[in-house]
Amino acid sequence: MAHDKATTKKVMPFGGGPRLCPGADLAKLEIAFFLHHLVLNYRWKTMADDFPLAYPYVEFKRGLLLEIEPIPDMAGIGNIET
Ligand code: HEM
Repeated sequence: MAHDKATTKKVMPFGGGPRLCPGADLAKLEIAFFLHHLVLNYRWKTMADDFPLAYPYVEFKRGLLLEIEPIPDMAGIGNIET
């Protein structure tokens, strides 16, 4: 059934109906830009002793603390920041 407990979407970050956030598409575009630059220009790995739990939903034991470091400039190869 389409609306049983397993499939109902309870997370609505932008609201819904007539009060739906009018900035939702802009916000999602900005998030896509951010993730694009993050994965292209930074290495990131989870801190030691953290791991994902996949049940009953995805969460991290220690809150997904990340170690992030910029990828050194390789004369423009594989790095889009100048
Ligand atoms: C991640 C970013 C954003 C989130 C999570 C978010 C979330 C929300 C939520 C939950 C509401 C209330 C909806 C309701 O009352 O039911 C709202 C309203 C609103 N948001 Fe956003 N929003 C975001 C970004 C933006 C941006 C970028 C803009 C404008 C450029 C924007 C403009 C507005 C406006 C004007 C309202 C009031 C709409 C109304 O009352 O009719 N929001 N937003």
